[in-house]
Amino acid sequence: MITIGPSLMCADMGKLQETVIRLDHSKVDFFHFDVMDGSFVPNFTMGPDILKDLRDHTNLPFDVHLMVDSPENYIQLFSDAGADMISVHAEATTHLERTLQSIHALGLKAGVALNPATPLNTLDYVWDVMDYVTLMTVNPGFAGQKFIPATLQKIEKLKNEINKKNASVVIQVDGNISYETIPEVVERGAEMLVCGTSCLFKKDQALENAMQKLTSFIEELTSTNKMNS
Ligand SMILES: O=C(CO)[C@H](O)[C@H](O)COP(=O)(O)O
Repeated sequence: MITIGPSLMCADMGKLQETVIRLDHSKVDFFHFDVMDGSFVPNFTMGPDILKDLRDHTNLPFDVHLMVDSPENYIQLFSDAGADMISVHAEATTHLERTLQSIHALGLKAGVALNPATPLNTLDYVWDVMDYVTLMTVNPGFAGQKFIPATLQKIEKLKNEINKKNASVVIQVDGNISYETIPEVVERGAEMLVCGTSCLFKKDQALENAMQKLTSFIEELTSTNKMNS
Protein backbone atom coordinates (compact mmCIF):
# COMPACT_ATOMS: atom_id res chain seq x y z
CA MET A 1 0.00 0.00 0.00
CA ILE A 2 1.31 3.43 -0.93
CA THR A 3 1.00 6.09 1.76
CA ILE A 4 1.42 9.85 1.52
CA GLY A 5 3.12 11.93 4.20
CA PRO A 6 3.47 15.66 3.71
CA SER A 7 6.89 17.01 4.64
CA LEU A 8 5.87 19.76 7.07
CA MET A 9 9.16 21.64 6.68
CA CYS A 10 7.83 22.60 3.24
CA ALA A 11 4.73 24.27 4.67
CA ASP A 12 4.30 27.98 5.37
CA MET A 13 5.64 28.04 8.95
CA GLY A 14 3.22 30.81 9.87
CA LYS A 15 0.29 28.55 9.00
CA LEU A 16 1.41 25.17 10.29
CA GLN A 17 -1.66 24.45 12.40
CA GLU A 18 -4.06 25.35 9.58
CA THR A 19 -1.94 23.30 7.15
CA VAL A 20 -2.10 20.21 9.36
CA ILE A 21 -5.88 20.50 9.67
CA ARG A 22 -6.36 20.98 5.92
CA LEU A 23 -4.07 18.09 5.07
CA ASP A 24 -5.78 15.87 7.62
CA HIS A 25 -9.11 16.65 5.95
CA SER A 26 -7.51 15.95 2.57
CA LYS A 27 -6.77 12.43 3.76
CA VAL A 28 -3.00 12.28 3.94
CA ASP A 29 -1.78 9.12 5.73
CA PHE A 30 0.84 10.53 8.10
CA PHE A 31 2.77 13.73 8.81
CA HIS A 32 6.51 13.79 8.20
CA PHE A 33 8.12 16.09 10.77
CA ASP A 34 11.71 17.05 9.94
CA VAL A 35 14.05 18.02 12.75
CA MET A 36 17.41 19.58 11.86
CA ASP A 37 20.13 20.73 14.24
CA GLY A 38 22.46 22.85 12.11
CA SER A 39 25.20 20.28 12.69
CA PHE A 40 24.29 16.91 11.20
CA VAL A 41 22.73 18.93 8.36
CA PRO A 42 23.43 22.60 7.58
CA ASN A 43 19.93 23.86 8.34
CA PHE A 44 17.39 24.24 11.15
CA THR A 45 13.72 23.35 11.19
CA MET A 46 11.21 22.42 13.87
CA GLY A 47 11.43 21.16 17.45
CA PRO A 48 9.34 19.31 20.05
CA ASP A 49 7.28 22.33 21.16
CA ILE A 50 5.93 22.78 17.64
CA LEU A 51 5.08 19.08 17.49
CA LYS A 52 3.27 19.30 20.83
CA ASP A 53 1.16 22.21 19.53
CA LEU A 54 0.26 20.37 16.33
CA ARG A 55 -0.51 17.08 18.08
CA ASP A 56 -3.95 18.27 19.24
CA HIS A 57 -5.08 19.01 15.69
CA THR A 58 -4.87 15.56 14.11
CA ASN A 59 -5.07 11.90 15.08
CA LEU A 60 -2.83 10.88 12.19
CA PRO A 61 0.64 9.55 12.98
CA PHE A 62 3.55 11.95 13.30
CA ASP A 63 6.69 10.50 11.74
CA VAL A 64 9.62 12.39 13.25
CA HIS A 65 12.76 12.37 11.11
CA LEU A 66 15.70 13.30 13.32
CA MET A 67 18.42 14.83 11.15
CA VAL A 68 20.50 15.56 14.24
CA ASP A 69 23.73 14.38 15.82
CA SER A 70 23.31 11.93 18.71
CA PRO A 71 19.56 11.46 18.16
CA GLU A 72 19.45 9.08 21.14
CA ASN A 73 19.43 12.17 23.37
CA TYR A 74 16.10 13.37 21.98
CA ILE A 75 13.94 10.24 21.68
CA GLN A 76 12.09 10.76 24.97
CA LEU A 77 11.55 14.45 24.20
CA PHE A 78 9.86 13.77 20.86
CA SER A 79 7.91 10.82 22.24
CA ASP A 80 6.52 13.07 25.00
CA ALA A 81 5.67 15.70 22.38
CA GLY A 82 3.49 13.22 20.48
CA ALA A 83 5.62 11.32 17.95
CA ASP A 84 4.28 7.97 16.75
CA MET A 85 7.30 6.98 14.72
CA ILE A 86 10.89 8.20 14.92
CA SER A 87 13.66 7.69 12.39
CA VAL A 88 17.29 8.31 13.22
CA HIS A 89 20.21 8.56 10.84
CA ALA A 90 22.56 5.59 11.06
CA GLU A 91 25.38 8.07 10.36
CA ALA A 92 24.50 10.14 13.44
CA THR A 93 24.36 7.61 16.25
CA THR A 94 27.17 5.44 17.59
CA HIS A 95 24.90 2.76 19.05
CA LEU A 96 22.25 2.36 16.37
CA GLU A 97 20.79 -0.85 17.78
CA ARG A 98 20.41 0.63 21.25
CA THR A 99 18.82 3.78 19.85
CA LEU A 100 16.24 1.75 17.93
CA GLN A 101 15.54 -0.35 21.02
CA SER A 102 14.91 2.81 23.01
CA ILE A 103 12.35 4.01 20.43
CA HIS A 104 10.56 0.66 20.66
CA ALA A 105 10.68 0.75 24.45
CA LEU A 106 8.53 3.89 24.29
CA GLY A 107 5.99 2.06 22.12
CA LEU A 108 6.85 3.91 18.90
CA LYS A 109 7.80 2.64 15.47
CA ALA A 110 11.52 2.82 14.80
CA GLY A 111 13.09 3.84 11.51
CA VAL A 112 16.62 4.02 10.18
CA ALA A 113 17.36 6.87 7.78
CA LEU A 114 20.24 6.54 5.33
CA ASN A 115 21.93 9.30 3.37
CA PRO A 116 22.25 8.63 -0.37
CA ALA A 117 25.91 7.56 -0.05
CA THR A 118 25.44 5.30 2.99
CA PRO A 119 25.54 1.60 2.06
CA LEU A 120 22.68 -0.75 2.83
CA ASN A 121 24.90 -3.12 4.80
CA THR A 122 24.66 -0.55 7.62
CA LEU A 123 21.32 -2.29 8.29
CA ASP A 124 22.83 -5.77 8.55
CA TYR A 125 22.49 -6.19 12.31
CA VAL A 126 19.37 -4.17 13.07
CA TRP A 127 16.74 -5.95 11.02
CA ASP A 128 14.80 -7.17 14.03
CA VAL A 129 14.62 -3.74 15.69
CA MET A 130 13.41 -1.54 12.84
CA ASP A 131 10.00 -1.02 11.25
CA TYR A 132 10.96 1.22 8.36
CA VAL A 133 13.93 2.54 6.44
CA THR A 134 14.00 6.11 5.20
CA LEU A 135 16.08 6.14 2.05
CA MET A 136 17.12 9.71 1.35
CA THR A 137 16.88 10.40 -2.35
CA VAL A 138 18.55 13.81 -1.89
CA ASN A 139 21.24 14.78 0.60
CA PRO A 140 19.25 15.83 3.66
CA GLY A 141 19.01 19.45 4.74
CA PHE A 142 17.00 21.34 2.16
CA ALA A 143 13.76 21.11 0.23
CA GLY A 144 13.68 21.54 -3.53
CA GLN A 145 16.82 19.60 -4.45
CA LYS A 146 17.41 17.31 -7.43
CA PHE A 147 16.65 13.59 -7.12
CA ILE A 148 19.81 11.44 -7.00
CA PRO A 149 19.29 8.70 -9.64
CA ALA A 150 21.68 6.20 -7.99
CA THR A 151 19.21 5.86 -5.12
CA LEU A 152 16.79 3.99 -7.41
CA GLN A 153 19.10 0.99 -7.43
CA LYS A 154 19.32 1.25 -3.66
CA ILE A 155 15.52 1.08 -3.26
CA GLU A 156 15.41 -2.02 -5.45
CA LYS A 157 18.26 -3.70 -3.57
CA LEU A 158 16.63 -3.00 -0.22
CA LYS A 159 13.27 -4.32 -1.42
CA ASN A 160 14.97 -7.54 -2.55
CA GLU A 161 16.56 -7.95 0.87
CA ILE A 162 13.25 -7.35 2.62
CA ASN A 163 11.62 -10.01 0.45
CA LYS A 164 14.50 -12.44 0.95
CA LYS A 165 14.27 -12.07 4.72
CA ASN A 166 10.48 -11.94 4.66
CA ALA A 167 10.85 -8.93 6.97
CA SER A 168 7.99 -6.56 7.77
CA VAL A 169 10.04 -3.46 7.06
CA VAL A 170 8.60 -0.63 4.98
CA ILE A 171 10.63 1.55 2.61
CA GLN A 172 10.10 5.28 2.95
CA VAL A 173 11.60 7.65 0.38
CA ASP A 174 12.38 11.28 1.05
CA GLY A 175 13.63 13.96 -1.35
CA ASN A 176 12.20 15.21 -4.63
CA ILE A 177 9.30 12.78 -4.63
CA SER A 178 7.49 14.10 -7.70
CA TYR A 179 5.23 13.04 -10.55
CA GLU A 180 8.40 12.05 -12.45
CA THR A 181 9.99 10.04 -9.63
CA ILE A 182 6.94 8.43 -7.97
CA PRO A 183 6.47 5.75 -10.68
CA GLU A 184 10.19 4.89 -10.47
CA VAL A 185 10.36 4.62 -6.68
CA VAL A 186 7.06 2.76 -6.36
CA GLU A 187 8.03 0.25 -9.05
CA ARG A 188 11.16 -0.55 -7.03
CA GLY A 189 9.34 -1.05 -3.74
CA ALA A 190 8.93 2.27 -1.93
CA GLU A 191 5.66 2.46 0.01
CA MET A 192 5.83 5.57 2.20
CA LEU A 193 6.20 8.72 0.15
CA VAL A 194 7.42 11.88 1.83
CA CYS A 195 5.86 14.62 -0.23
CA GLY A 196 7.35 18.10 -0.21
CA THR A 197 7.72 20.95 -2.67
CA SER A 198 8.06 18.53 -5.56
CA CYS A 199 4.47 17.33 -5.58
CA LEU A 200 2.37 18.77 -2.76
CA PHE A 201 3.41 22.19 -1.53
CA LYS A 202 2.94 24.28 -4.67
CA LYS A 203 2.69 28.06 -4.62
CA ASP A 204 0.04 28.14 -7.35
CA GLN A 205 -2.15 25.30 -6.05
CA ALA A 206 -4.37 24.88 -3.00
CA LEU A 207 -3.27 22.00 -0.76
CA GLU A 208 -6.63 20.27 -1.24
CA ASN A 209 -6.28 20.31 -5.03
CA ALA A 210 -2.66 19.19 -4.90
CA MET A 211 -3.63 16.30 -2.63
CA GLN A 212 -6.55 15.27 -4.83
CA LYS A 213 -4.34 15.27 -7.93
CA LEU A 214 -1.63 13.29 -6.14
CA THR A 215 -4.07 10.71 -4.76
CA SER A 216 -5.64 10.11 -8.20
CA PHE A 217 -2.18 9.78 -9.75
CA ILE A 218 -1.12 7.17 -7.19
CA GLU A 219 -4.42 5.27 -7.47
CA GLU A 220 -4.07 5.10 -11.23
CA LEU A 221 -0.42 4.08 -10.95
CA THR A 222 -1.09 1.27 -8.49
CA SER A 223 -4.01 -0.11 -10.49
CA THR A 224 -1.90 -0.09 -13.69
CA ASN A 225 0.96 -1.79 -11.84
CA LYS A 226 -1.46 -4.42 -10.50
CA MET A 227 -2.82 -5.12 -13.98
CA ASN A 228 0.70 -5.50 -15.38
CA SER A 229 1.90 -7.85 -12.66
O1 LIG B 1 13.97 15.83 4.24
C1 LIG B 1 13.86 16.68 3.41
C2 LIG B 1 15.05 17.45 3.02
O2 LIG B 1 16.11 17.03 3.79
C3 LIG B 1 12.51 17.01 2.88
O3 LIG B 1 11.53 16.19 3.47
C4 LIG B 1 12.34 16.84 1.41
O4 LIG B 1 13.49 17.08 0.65
C5 LIG B 1 11.26 17.78 0.97
O5 LIG B 1 10.73 17.47 -0.24
P1 LIG B 1 11.14 18.15 -1.65
O6 LIG B 1 12.50 17.58 -1.98
O7 LIG B 1 10.06 17.65 -2.57
O8 LIG B 1 11.14 19.60 -1.51
